[in-house]
Amino acid sequence: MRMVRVLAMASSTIRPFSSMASSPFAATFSAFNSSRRFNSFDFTRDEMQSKTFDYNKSCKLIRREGNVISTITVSNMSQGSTISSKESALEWVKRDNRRMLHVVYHVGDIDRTIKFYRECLGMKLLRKRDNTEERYTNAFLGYGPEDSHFVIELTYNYGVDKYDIGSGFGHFGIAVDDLGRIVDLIKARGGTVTREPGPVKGGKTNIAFIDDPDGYKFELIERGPTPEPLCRVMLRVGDLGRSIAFYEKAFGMELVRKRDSPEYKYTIAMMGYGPESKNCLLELTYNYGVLEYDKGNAYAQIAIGTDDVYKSADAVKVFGGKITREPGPLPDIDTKITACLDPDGWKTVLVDNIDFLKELQ
Ligand SMILES: C[C@@H](O)C(=O)SC[C@H](NC(=O)CC[C@H](N)C(=O)O)C(=O)NCC(=O)O
Ligand SMILES: [Zn+2]
Repeated sequence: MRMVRVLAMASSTIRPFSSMASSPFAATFSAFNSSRRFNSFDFTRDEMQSKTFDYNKSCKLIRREGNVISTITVSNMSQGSTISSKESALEWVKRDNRRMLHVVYHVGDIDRTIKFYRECLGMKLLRKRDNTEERYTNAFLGYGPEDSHFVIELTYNYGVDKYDIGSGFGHFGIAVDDLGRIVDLIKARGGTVTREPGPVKGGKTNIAFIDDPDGYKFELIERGPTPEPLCRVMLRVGDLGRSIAFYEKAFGMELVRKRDSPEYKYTIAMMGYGPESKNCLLELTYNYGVLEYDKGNAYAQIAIGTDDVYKSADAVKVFGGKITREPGPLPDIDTKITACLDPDGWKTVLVDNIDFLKELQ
């Protein structure tokens, strides 16, 4: 009987291997979490294959013969995944075909919101779907087709006419060519302008803020023409360095720019998959000394496209994200997704790119 010595993290568990080396090996799981305690277990090869393990760490099999030590890396063999270390996770997220697809949030009266977004913000209603069985309605609105534009996905739950936006959600951003004209239009149509047009405090860009019918804030940003007018989702975070590292490593996002405003005691980081001129960016805001926020129940998540939800979920795990919905197909429509939380608890859903396009047909 071949004995395999396993040095595993006391706090970690290990995912089944599909094949084990055939001679005595010690498997070490170099965990990246703080509790670096090692236990050593002796498993038979069959035991190793039968164990239910789930590890997020790189895994090396060490072969010892006398003073000679050789190692092989055994990758995580869960379905569709080959992510077994930070290195392979980084390589994957940078190579993956990623795009921000839509932002999802709850509204109390979906037709009221659709009317406001169409008449005051110039959006198009792209599709609407009613799920009478589960008692909710979705509506997708934006400035172009979903296969090439970041859009809004509204969710109305039957009978729920009010949600708590909380203090963590900041605003959506819309690039406009004539700020004064759109603000006058919004006023004329009964919209609420909460911050009159003018240069942003501490900067030069002309902005204004409005509230939509549910109280979601929209920052109107005066800019030249862009293929992606829906250009920002601003969320507040308690540790900007932690968030930047997470979105760069677990999501493969780029830090497009960072701006500190000591006068107004905040710092923002713009993260995304490409230049600000052509992409919607995640705007992370850190207010000096504020470590956490109330996330309410109104804002839901951002959806991001990926070529492999299994590898993407493992990459999130490797970098400390919490998977809240294991990767796999949704019932009925078969679209493969996975869902996770960032260090502040903000949710992201990763959606299979091919399945997403099928949904649009
Ligand atoms: C970069 C652009 O998209 C901005 O949103 S900057 C606008 C600026 N942001 C903040 O002040 C963030 C800190 C604030 N305490 C918060 O948590 O929202 C802003 O809102 N400026 C107001 C103004 O009147 O300029
Ligand atoms: Zn903003």
